[in-house]
Amino acid sequence: MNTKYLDLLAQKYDSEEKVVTEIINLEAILNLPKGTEHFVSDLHGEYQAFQHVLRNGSGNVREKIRDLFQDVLFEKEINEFATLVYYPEEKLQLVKNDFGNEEELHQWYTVIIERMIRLISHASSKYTRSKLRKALPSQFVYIIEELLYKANKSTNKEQYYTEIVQQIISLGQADKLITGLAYTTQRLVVDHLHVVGDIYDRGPEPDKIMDTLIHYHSVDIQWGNHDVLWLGAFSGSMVCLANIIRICARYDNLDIIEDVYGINLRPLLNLAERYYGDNPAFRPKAHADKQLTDHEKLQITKIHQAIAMIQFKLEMPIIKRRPYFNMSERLLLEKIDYEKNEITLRGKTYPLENSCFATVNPQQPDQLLEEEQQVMERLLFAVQHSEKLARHMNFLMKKGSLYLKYNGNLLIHGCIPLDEEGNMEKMTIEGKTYSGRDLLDIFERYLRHSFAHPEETNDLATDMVWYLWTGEYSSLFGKREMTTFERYFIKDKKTHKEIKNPYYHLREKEEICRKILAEFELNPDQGHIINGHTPVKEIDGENPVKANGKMIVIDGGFSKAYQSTTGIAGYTLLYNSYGMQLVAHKHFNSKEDVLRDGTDVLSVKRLVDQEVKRKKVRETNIGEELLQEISILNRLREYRYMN
Ligand SMILES: O=P(O)(O)OC[C@H]1O[C@](O)(COP(=O)(O)O)[C@@H](O)[C@@H]1O
Ligand SMILES: [Mn+2]
Repeated sequence: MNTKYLDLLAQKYDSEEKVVTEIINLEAILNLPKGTEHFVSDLHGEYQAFQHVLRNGSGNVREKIRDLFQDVLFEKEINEFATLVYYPEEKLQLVKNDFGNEEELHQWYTVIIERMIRLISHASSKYTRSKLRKALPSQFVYIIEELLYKANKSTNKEQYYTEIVQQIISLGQADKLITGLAYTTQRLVVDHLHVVGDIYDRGPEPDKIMDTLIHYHSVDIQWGNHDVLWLGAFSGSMVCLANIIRICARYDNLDIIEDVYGINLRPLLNLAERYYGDNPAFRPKAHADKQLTDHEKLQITKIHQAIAMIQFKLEMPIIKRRPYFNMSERLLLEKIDYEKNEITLRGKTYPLENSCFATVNPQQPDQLLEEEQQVMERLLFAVQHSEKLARHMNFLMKKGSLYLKYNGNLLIHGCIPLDEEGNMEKMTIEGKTYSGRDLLDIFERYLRHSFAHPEETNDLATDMVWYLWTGEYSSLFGKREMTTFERYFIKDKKTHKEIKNPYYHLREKEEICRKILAEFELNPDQGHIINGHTPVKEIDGENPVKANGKMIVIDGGFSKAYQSTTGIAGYTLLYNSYGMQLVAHKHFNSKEDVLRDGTDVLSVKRLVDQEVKRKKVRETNIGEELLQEISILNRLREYRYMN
């Protein structure tokens, strides 16, 4: 090793004691049980439901409370206490309204603070003191450490501790302390969060999810097709941009574009007013908690048509300039007989309904009108100059990737494109052929290139981001084609079907999953594939755990729009030192319901995989890094202090 590097390191470790202390410290960490990983996916803008799952650690908080108090507290008290840990500010407010006098409240504070301290002591038992310290509310670190010390040992300082707690209460700091302790507990029960894709679209608050993730203590993201659509728009892809606006219009979420990200939709509205009227195929989906006036509904319906038609036009030149995308079937506007109002797809002719082709020139259907072009340019400029969107997209890039190998598992939103025989599907891009892991790697390289060059709007990298959204061999889409057009304009439901890549039935087979794990240089005996993307239809008896436990699909549908087809409100996965557990969540109504009734939306936990021996940090990705650090420190010790 370069001695320059060791000299530099010696500035930090400037005595043998310091080196040795650090080695001992790292060795000790290696022997701790592995931290808990928490997997979620397909959040689709459902911030409130996501918050709840995050705050209760998919049931982990309640489990710790139960460990400690199930013999001494009634179920109702356990519920109340759990709710306090999830939503401390709101719960404190409710509790305080119930007390008649100060004294009762003080007594309650005393009891609760003691319980909270015990809970933290329990939840942090597998962490180092230093890690715990970092998780404590900064203004109370010293006090909490004192109290924790008492929770751990019986000492002669009973009086002293009682006095500390009484002082906190009488100085009016109890609420702050309890709130801080609650958040510390939430943080301790989950060590690391994986978001297996699709933060954006359909639901109302993806931006708030992003803000939460930005402030989360430890997280990675595997991009979903919807996330990539937003990244594409920000990176200069007009067709991706048209898609995100279309989806926002369809789900009545245009305020995400306008109010949250500050993008002016006025020019688009003006255009829409000029060319479009009411159209049942383009009316926005109803929101349970949002009432639209007829006028608003009509405006959105018009915008929805305007942007959908722009999208269909914009797809065409890309399909033409990238023949290897193999999408000529999607040159839809060329397949329309505008006189007869019909379309011919794969040799079959269908009548069109709800058509709205006022801006289409049948001779040159891919041409944007001058005003459509201008509107899109203004929108793209606004999107690329939205400070808030820039913050969210940068974070998505920094923490995200197409797939992730983590602690022996493969995390991926969609699929590994396969043929019917289970071979990795090949795609030729610019004369070079890729498959399996190489294909995903080249996709990711294009995406990063496009993001780094937002000024390029028609280059291959930018087109490739759109391919990731909708291309046949995209690992995020995984279907033959996206039938958006057909669903708007053709009645025959057979044309709406999106045929899935063979991956989606082959992944039921253990040998296929083993093959994929091996392709990614993971141990097939130990690894799992963790997927999102396709809602698991529990209603129809579908099992999220497949291929003899090698494959776990955790999209149960946070998305409210899909809950009627899944029958539940999402799966999450926990992976701690004892093994993996799948949690199925019931429908989440609102935080208010939880506060009022103290009920959780969790339902069943299923054991997916049990470790034979409790897994230690040594056997994890982080453990590998620590082992490397130890080896470097040993070398420093020899070089600097032993001769
Ligand atoms: O139900 P919607 O919002 O119209 O979306 C349907 C489209 O969404 C997709 O399912 C992709 O979204 P998901 O990644 O959530 O599955 C497309 O395959 C399909 O065309
Ligand atoms: Mn998806």
